[in-house]
Amino acid sequence: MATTPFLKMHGLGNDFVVLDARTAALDLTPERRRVIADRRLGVGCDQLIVLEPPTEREADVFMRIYNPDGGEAGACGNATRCVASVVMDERKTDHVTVQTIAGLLDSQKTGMGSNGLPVISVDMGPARLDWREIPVREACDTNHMPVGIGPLQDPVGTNMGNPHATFFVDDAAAIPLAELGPKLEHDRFFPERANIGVAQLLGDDKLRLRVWERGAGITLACGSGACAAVVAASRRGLVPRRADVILEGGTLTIEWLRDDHVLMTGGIAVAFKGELDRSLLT
Ligand SMILES: N[C@@H](CCC[C@H](N)C(=O)O)C(=O)O
Repeated sequence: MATTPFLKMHGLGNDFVVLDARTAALDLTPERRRVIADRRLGVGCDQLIVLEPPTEREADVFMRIYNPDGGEAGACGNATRCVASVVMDERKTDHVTVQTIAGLLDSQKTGMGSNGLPVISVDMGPARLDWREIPVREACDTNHMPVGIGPLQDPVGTNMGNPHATFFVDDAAAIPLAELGPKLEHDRFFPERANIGVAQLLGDDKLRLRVWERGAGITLACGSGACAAVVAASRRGLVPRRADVILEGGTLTIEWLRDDHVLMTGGIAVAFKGELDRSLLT
């Protein structure tokens, strides 16, 4: 039986199937991506990650990100830490640069987690705040965007390589995110759809965050969503430029640097190594 190896990894429970196409290309049609990501028909994951040869000299690897709906995304914070750790391991180094369709992401090992795997800081690039960059359909102040449903109103827009709308609420757990998330994701206000974050202030420098991810649904953690939430809360004067974000799967520390880049620090995990039947790829 012909098989293709894969790694199953996760960052705070946001889980990935990682395929390596650096030496031999894989023919991943949207339908094949959907099947691999499907938890009944394939392996199952929140995002399918494909490693490819970098096209920029400074980069160590190119990371392609696919959502379970088969669509491609420009950023995935949790997967970036996982991929960085794989390449650091291969190269016996504590620093690598991960290339994505949105840019180059410098990644640094900063310590070891309680699971014996590295804790990694990724420079997720600049937070983009102009309405055209989110993007949204009409000119507006992205600190107060004119879109919402029911208890979710007046969000902050941030592009972290992918589009986010962060809504501030008193009780994140009480929000029916599975019902409201898809409606907001597909609202015509967001021409490229959007990741929908629901953030609750827990203290001076602490947020709770739940995210309905574009093309994926509710996940246990969203790294780019955590970056967007701290940028949003900081713009609203709710937290300083560095804060902890508590997600269902664990905590990320986020810092919005003076040059507008956003630094995300957190752990990673390897679940298992497996073999994908080639029939899923043909
Ligand atoms: N899980 C991710 C984000 C994945 C992409 C997102 N669903 C999108 O379509 O933009 C993260 O950790 O950032």
